[in-house]
Amino acid sequence: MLPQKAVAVSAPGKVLFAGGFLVLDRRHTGLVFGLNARIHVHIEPWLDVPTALTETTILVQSPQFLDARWLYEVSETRNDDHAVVNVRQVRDHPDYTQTANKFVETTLLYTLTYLAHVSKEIGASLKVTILADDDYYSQSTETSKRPTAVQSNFTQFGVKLTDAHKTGLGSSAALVTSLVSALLAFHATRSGVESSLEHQTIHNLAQAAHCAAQGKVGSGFDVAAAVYGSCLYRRFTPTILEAVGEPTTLGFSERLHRCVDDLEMDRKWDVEVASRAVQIPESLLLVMCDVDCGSETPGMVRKVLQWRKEQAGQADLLWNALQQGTDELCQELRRLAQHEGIESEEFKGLADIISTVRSLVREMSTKSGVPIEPPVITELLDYCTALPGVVGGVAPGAGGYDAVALLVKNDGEAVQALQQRLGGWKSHSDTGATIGHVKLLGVKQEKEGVRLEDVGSYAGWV
Ligand SMILES: Nc1ncnc2c1ncn2[C@@H]1O[C@H](COP(=O)(O)OP(=O)(O)OP(=O)(O)O)[C@@H](O)[C@H]1O
Ligand SMILES: C[C@@](O)(CCOP(=O)(O)O)CC(=O)O
Repeated sequence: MLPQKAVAVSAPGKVLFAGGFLVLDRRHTGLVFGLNARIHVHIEPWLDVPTALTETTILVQSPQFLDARWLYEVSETRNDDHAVVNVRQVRDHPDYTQTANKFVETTLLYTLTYLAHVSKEIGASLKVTILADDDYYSQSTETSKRPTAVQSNFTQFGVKLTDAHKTGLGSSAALVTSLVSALLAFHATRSGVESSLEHQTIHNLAQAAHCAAQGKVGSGFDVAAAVYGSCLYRRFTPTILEAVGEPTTLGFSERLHRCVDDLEMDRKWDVEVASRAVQIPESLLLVMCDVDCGSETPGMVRKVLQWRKEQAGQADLLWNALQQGTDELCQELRRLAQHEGIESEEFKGLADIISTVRSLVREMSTKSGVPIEPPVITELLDYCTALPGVVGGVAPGAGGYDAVALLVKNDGEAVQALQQRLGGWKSHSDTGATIGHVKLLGVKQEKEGVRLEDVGSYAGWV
C-alpha cells in the first residue's frame, strides 16, 4: 500500500435559469447553468494530530471563516460482511467548533461508508480544507485577501459561517460534490492509481449524501450541475435514494454501495443530464445580481406543490406552457450559438421567450400565492431589461428575493452600463417588500463540472 498523497478538487455553483418547481417532477426538465464560483476541497494526511486524540480523526477546516474547525472521530466495525462506520463530532474541545456542519458530517459518513464497503479500509487521520470563491456569500467590508506566498484567490470573510449571507449559488451541493470527489480521489492514491474522477459514482454518492443532509429528496439539479456543469436536467426517481434507508439501520453500507454503483435492477438510476443541450453563445453573458435578501425555499416548495395538487387542471396547463418555454429557450440559445459569426446577432426571439416565461411564472405566483417573481423583483427585472444591451432576465430557482439572473450582450459595454445603473437603483412602487443593495456578482457561466486542481495552489491556506 502506497502512502497517500494530497489531492484537491473543485466543483461549480449553479443557477436554475428555467424550470424552477417543475424540475421536481420527472415529467419536466430544468435548464441549469454551472457558475465559475467554485468550492474547493484539499485533503492531505493529518501528520501532526494532537497526541491526546487516539482515534482515527478527521479535521475539517474552513479557514475563510471564524471558528470553523470541525473535528470528527471515525471508527469502523464489521457486521458479517457489512461495514458500519461511525463519524462522531468532538464537541467538548475548546480548539474546535461546537456547532454541527450537517453537510460535512453526512458527506464524511456516506463516503467513508461507501469506501469501507468497497475497499474494506478507510485509512488514517486526514486534514480537509474547504475554500470557497467569493461570490457564494454577500461580503461585508471586513473581508480581506490573505497574503500568501502564491497569488491567493480566496478571501478571509471575517465572520462565522453561520453569519455569512448566502447568495444562493448552491454552496452545499458544490461542497458535498467536492468533498465526495476529493475523498474518493485521495483514497485511490493509496493503490497507486493516478487520481481521476468517476463522474457517475461521484454524482450518485453526492446526491445520496446531499439529500440525507438536507433531510429530504429534492430534485438534485444543484448536485448535477456541481458534477457535470451546465445542463438540461431531468431528475431521478426519488425511490432510488429512499431505498438506501438510514445509516443507523442494518445493511446500510450494502444498500448504499448497490445504489451508488447502480446495481439495483428494479431501481436503476434514470437521471438525465444533457450537457450538450445547453449553450450560451459567445455573444451573450450570463450575469447574476445579488439582491441581498434571500428566501426560504422549503416553505415555497411546499406551497407550490400543495397548489398543484389542489388545482391539478390549471397547474398542468401552466406547467406544460412553462416546459415549452424552457425547451424554446434551449433551442434559441443553441441556434444563436450555432449561427455565431455567420449571421448578425438578433436577440429579439430570445427576449420574447424570456418575457413569456416570466409572465407564466407570475401567473404561477398569483395562482399559488407564492412570491416566485414578487412585484419588487418584477420591477427590478423590468428595469434591467429596458437597459441597452440587456436581453432579459429571470428570478432563478425557486425565485423569491434571492439573486436575479440576466442575459446581457457580451460587447464590453453592456455589463459596465448595467453595473452603473444598478448602483443607485431603488424600488419606486409600494410593492410591500424592500430589497437591499443590488450588486452585480462576478460569476460567469461555467461549462465544466467537478475537476481535479493543482494541490500547490492552496499554499498559505491548508
Ligand atoms: N465554506 C464552507 N465551509 C463549510 N461548510 C460550508 C461552506 N459553505 C457552505 N457550507 C455548508 O453548506 C450549508 C449551506 O447550505 P444551503 O443548502 O443552506 O445553502 P446553499 O446551498 O448555498 O444555497 P441554495 O440551496 O439556496 O443555493 C452550510 O450550513 C454548511 O453546512
Ligand atoms: C424549487 C426548486 O425546483 C429549485 C430551487 O432552486 P434554488 O435553491 O432557489 O436555486 C427545488 C428543487 O429543484 O429542488
